[in-house]
Amino acid sequence: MIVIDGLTKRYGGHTAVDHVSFTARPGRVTGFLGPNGAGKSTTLRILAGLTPATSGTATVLGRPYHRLPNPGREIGVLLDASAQHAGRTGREILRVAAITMGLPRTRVDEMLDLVGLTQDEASRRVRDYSLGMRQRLGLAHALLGDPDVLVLDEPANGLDPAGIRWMRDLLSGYARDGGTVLLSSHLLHEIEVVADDIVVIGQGRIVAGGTKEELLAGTGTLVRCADTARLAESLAGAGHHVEHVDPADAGAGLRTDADPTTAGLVALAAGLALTELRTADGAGLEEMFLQLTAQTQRDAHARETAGAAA
Ligand SMILES: Nc1ncnc2c1ncn2[C@@H]1O[C@H](COP(=O)(O)OP(=O)(O)OP(=O)(O)O)[C@@H](O)[C@H]1O
Repeated sequence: MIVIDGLTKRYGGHTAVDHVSFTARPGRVTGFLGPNGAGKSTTLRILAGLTPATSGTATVLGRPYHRLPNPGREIGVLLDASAQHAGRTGREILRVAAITMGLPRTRVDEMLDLVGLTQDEASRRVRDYSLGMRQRLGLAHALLGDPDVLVLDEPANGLDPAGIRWMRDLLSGYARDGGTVLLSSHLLHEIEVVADDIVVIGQGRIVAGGTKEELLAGTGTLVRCADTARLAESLAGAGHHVEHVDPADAGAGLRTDADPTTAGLVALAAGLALTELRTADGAGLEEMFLQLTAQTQRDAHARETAGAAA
């Protein structure tokens, strides 16, 4: 179990992580989703004891990282696949880690097998590894101590499609066996297919969180017709929340919190012929992600403007 509570990180005047709170539970894959610079890596680095927090806490199995007795046996971390010692071979890196953690040498070969690195590849120096091979080695390193918790920053980076599928299956299996998995990504599809729970971060703040089903169900109804302005007026007049799918393109339609039947009846009463009417969940997480992060940016812009005017 991972608990992030009121976590804040400031770099000078810049707040990279702003009162972030969420939980990653055992038996589930939690996807940590956000655009570039949102604060994902900073949060994970604090969790892994690599960066101190300005305030708030990040705990693994009830303790901050530096108070875990044998961290590698409790939390497996893959933050930067290129951070391994480039002059060592993959096997040497795993051997040193196994000795540090008090593990038998046989565990090294088991992990190499598990991540699909051949004996020949394991004997090469890491500086000659491709990014995908580094990710596999990093995962072997994270799994070496058989921890209950796995924390991975953009693990799909550099993997080919078969590698991505393999990684996804491995993480799902790990969670099915009771493990806690927290992985970050800006690859929306990757999170959508692998995660059970999703936390969305934008500009350092959590903008949405819940089970995947909850988040997708929360996207409402998508409705389109030739006269978007009148449709928006009619839905708002009937007391429903309405927003444009794409403010720059009226033809993209509206998203409303009315259910499809109600939205259809409102349009009928207004004499409007609909060209599209469906639950917005078919649009997937991408739409929600873009909508949420765009909203954060607008909010930030609005705050700045308000600040400047004050
Ligand atoms: N050491 C640092 N010094 C100053 N600012 C930093 C430092 N590390 C991160 N930041 C800033 O904090 C913010 C969050 O960065 P972070 O790397 O956590 O984002 P991210 O969500 O992981 O992005 P990406 O998907 O691009 O990896 C960014 O604005 C970044 O410039």
